[in-house]
Amino acid sequence: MALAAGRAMLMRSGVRLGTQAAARGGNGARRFMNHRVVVEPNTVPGVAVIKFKNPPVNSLTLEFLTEFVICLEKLENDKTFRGVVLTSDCPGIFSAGLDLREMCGKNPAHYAEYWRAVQEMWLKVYLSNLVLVAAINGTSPAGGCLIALSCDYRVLADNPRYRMGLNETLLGLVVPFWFKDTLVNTIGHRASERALQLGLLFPPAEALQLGMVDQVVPEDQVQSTALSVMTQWLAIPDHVRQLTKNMIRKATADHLIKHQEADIQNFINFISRDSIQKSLQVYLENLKQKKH
Ligand SMILES: CCCCCCCCC/C=C/C(=O)SCCNC(=O)CCNC(=O)[C@H](O)C(C)(C)COP(=O)(O)OP(=O)(O)OC[C@H]1O[C@@H](n2cnc3c(N)ncnc32)[C@H](O)[C@@H]1OP(=O)(O)O
Repeated sequence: MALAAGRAMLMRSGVRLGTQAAARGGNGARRFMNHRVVVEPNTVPGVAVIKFKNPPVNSLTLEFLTEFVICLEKLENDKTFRGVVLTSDCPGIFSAGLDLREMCGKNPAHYAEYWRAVQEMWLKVYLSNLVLVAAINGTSPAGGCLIALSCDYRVLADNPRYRMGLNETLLGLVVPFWFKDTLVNTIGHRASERALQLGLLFPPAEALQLGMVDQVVPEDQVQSTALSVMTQWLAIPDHVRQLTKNMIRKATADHLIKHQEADIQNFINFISRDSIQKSLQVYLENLKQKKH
């Protein structure tokens, strides 16, 4: 029941997002057509590969989130697709997470719009009827990690430079409860307590040991492994697998759906604080300075 309500809400949001993209005018529409999210129908029947292409670091801008959600919705509504592999087109980076510039120096209306888009993206991925396999071919902090954790299966490239985890506390941010729930559901309570408080980013071997990912494979085999894993998942009839997935994930998703508006208000109040704005600016500045 609640899932149906959630789905209806997501469908409405899809329409809303679509309207927004169009409402940005000629430029906005062209940007949408530029494909920050590239879809490749694959050689495996019924499977599409979505490649994040929002250089330089696949940060989750409002435009990116909008395009990603619309793209997933289209694939879900197209009955020829049963599974999707999520991967990156940016070398060495799966996704740098939420775009810090969307949360810095903007007004409350923008923060509300942005946070709703983040929520809707998560609900779309987390409750997807499709089989979603993350082919994690790069670093994936915070929001990038959340996307991977929300898939049904994770394959990570065996490159010690790639880190994965929810590092919000390192930015002076509190991890949202639904990010936390997603991690706890994956690696358990005790491991999450430590990982979240310390904002730990794990190299592949540790991510595997914790159960944050299901497989670590040589970098050039990430996508092929994801596709062969997909074959195993697609051997199960969709309806029983979907009902089973729903049974397992419903309570976690409902928790956000029931508190969605309060969560947006909390986000606005938190992110608007001077102290938080200051620490985000310092963090962004440090990212720039490390180049020199
Ligand atoms: C109560 C409720 C409470 C709710 C409270 C609020 C909850 C918020 C939850 C937050 C969730 C998040 O995802 S917060 C985001 C967390 N993400 C991170 O910490 C990742 C930060 N980035 C990095 O560590 C690195 O950039 C990394 C991804 C490894 C790539 O390193 P590289 O050396 O290859 O590239 P860089 O030179 O660093 O970056 C290239 C350019 O991209 C920019 N850039 C990098 N990451 C960026 C990002 N996330 N957003 C915007 N811009 C970013 C850099 O500033 C550079 O800009 P120029 O100098 O202009 O070229």
